[in-house]
Formats: sequence, C-alpha cells, structure tokens
Amino acid sequence: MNANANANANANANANANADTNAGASPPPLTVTDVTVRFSGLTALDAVSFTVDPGSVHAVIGPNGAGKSTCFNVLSGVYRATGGSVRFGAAELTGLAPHAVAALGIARTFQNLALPPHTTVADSLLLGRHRLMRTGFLAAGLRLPVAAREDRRHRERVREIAEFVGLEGDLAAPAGSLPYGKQKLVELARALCMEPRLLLLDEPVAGMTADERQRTAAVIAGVRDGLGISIVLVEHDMGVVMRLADAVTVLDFGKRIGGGTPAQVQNDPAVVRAYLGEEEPAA
Ligand SMILES: Nc1ncnc2c1ncn2[C@@H]1O[C@H](COP(=O)(O)OP(=O)(O)OP(=O)(O)O)[C@@H](O)[C@H]1O
Repeated sequence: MNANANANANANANANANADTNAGASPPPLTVTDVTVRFSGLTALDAVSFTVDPGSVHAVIGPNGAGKSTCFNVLSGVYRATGGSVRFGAAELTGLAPHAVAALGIARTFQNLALPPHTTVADSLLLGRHRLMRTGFLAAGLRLPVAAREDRRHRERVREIAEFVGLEGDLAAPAGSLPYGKQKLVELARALCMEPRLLLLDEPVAGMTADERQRTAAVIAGVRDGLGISIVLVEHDMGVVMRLADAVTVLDFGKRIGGGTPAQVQNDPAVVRAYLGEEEPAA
C-alpha cells in the first residue's frame, strides 16, 4: 500500500473512532476580515481577508516577508491584530490568548521542532491531550480508578492517532531519536491529539526529503478527507501546496494579491509577477 492509500485507509478506519469532544462535529468556517498588523511603522498585514471553508485545506503563500507567518501568528493568538477580525464560526478570535484559541478546537504545529527530545512519542502525544483530561492532578496522583480509566482511554486514542499518521511502531521511542520527517509527524499527531476542528500547519514539509514530503502530504490529505478537519497551511513548497490545497490565498508585502484554486493562482499574472526573482508558483 502506498503512503497515500495507507493514510486514507487509516483515515477511514479511524474516522469512526473519533469519540472526543469536538471530534466529529463539522468545523465552522474561519473568516478573516480586513486583518491588519503593524509593527512600529511596518505594516506586516494590510487589510487581509479570506475564508477557510469547512473541511478544506487552505494554503497561505507568498514570497519571503509577504506576511505569512504574521498571518499564522494572528490565527493562533500569538499576535494581536491591529485591526480587523478573525471569526471561527460565531467565536471572535481576535484578542484571544493562544490557550483560549486552542480551547475553541484550533491546534497548531510549529515551523521548528518543539518536542521534548527525551520524552517518548506516546508521552509527547499524551501531552497533546492535556486539554481534554478531566481527572484532576490529585485523583491521578492517588491512582484512583477513575484516573486509571481516563488514562487508559487517552492512551488508546493516542495509539489510534499514531496509527493514523503511521507512527504506531514508534510509540515507545524517544521523539528525539526519530528521523526528522517522523519527528515532524509526531508534532502533527500531537496537534491531532487535541481533537481539533481546525489545524494550523506552519511549513509542515520544510527540511524534509522528497519521500518524507510525499508521506506527510498524504497524511495531511487524510486528515482533511478522513477526519473532516479544516487546515490552514503556510508552506513554501509549491508542489505540495498545489497538490494539497483546495484554495490558496496569496500575500505580497502584507497585501492579499490573489486567491482561488491552485490552478487559478498559478495562472494569475499578479501572482507570477510577485514570485519572479524567487520561485515560480508552478508545481
Ligand atoms: N515581531 C515582529 N516585529 C517586527 N517586524 C516583524 C515581526 N514579525 C514580522 N515582521 C516583519 O513583517 C513582515 C512580514 O514578515 P513575515 O515573517 O510575516 O513574512 P513571511 O511571509 O512569513 O516570510 P518568510 O517566508 O520569510 O517566513 C516582514 O517585513 C518582517 O520583517
């Protein structure tokens, strides 16, 4: 079975096993309206608007310095927009701290690895479920049956998610001992362990080998197709963007200069112009 088929098969097998909180609930649209971010005189984002349709992969692309990371940081609550609004369904995200954004079912991964290297993959993924744990510290410390039951349930779910991304054979390994591509998949799995409805992926294939890129792209497609989770993807790899994205927003110098399907933006003269001197947006 190739990576694509494997991810999709796993997606189908596990879609039904999705038993926690937000899981299974169709995500609402994410609506970004006129978002502006200024850093002492520099306008990093200038009245940017776009909508992420439920269950779609929406890529945000643009040349270096275009404002992609700034946009990502606004969506995840790390930066506060100077103006405009970001709504996830009825919830206004603007001004919320990252933990409050996460509590709405929005999970993120990081551009650089953020895993404790000596912690096993299983425990790293369990950390991702912290938000969903109900048993208190005391009950867990006293080893009460309710805590043991909850721990078992979370470990089962961790195993399912590990299988979904193809890490089932690595659960006992320290995360830091795995090849880079797998460590990035652990990050993705940890975000999935939050049972998000929207996943923010910051350059998920950066630094990967061609094989790792293909495998990760298949897993991301599986997340959308099998779990119905909406995905915002900031990515430089145009091949991956064009293959994966349902919709693309193109930024340049903080402004939205184009948007639409991958085919539409590839053929948009303004987009091609913005990329001249860098990489062509063609796959
Ligand atoms: N915290 C900050 N303080 C001041 N200026 C910033 C800050 N973060 C970003 N900028 C500036 O905002 C602009 C947009 O940067 P941003 O990192 O969002 O672009 P990008 O599209 O992600 O670029 P890259 O592809 O190189 O990562 C740049 O001019 C950058 O120097």
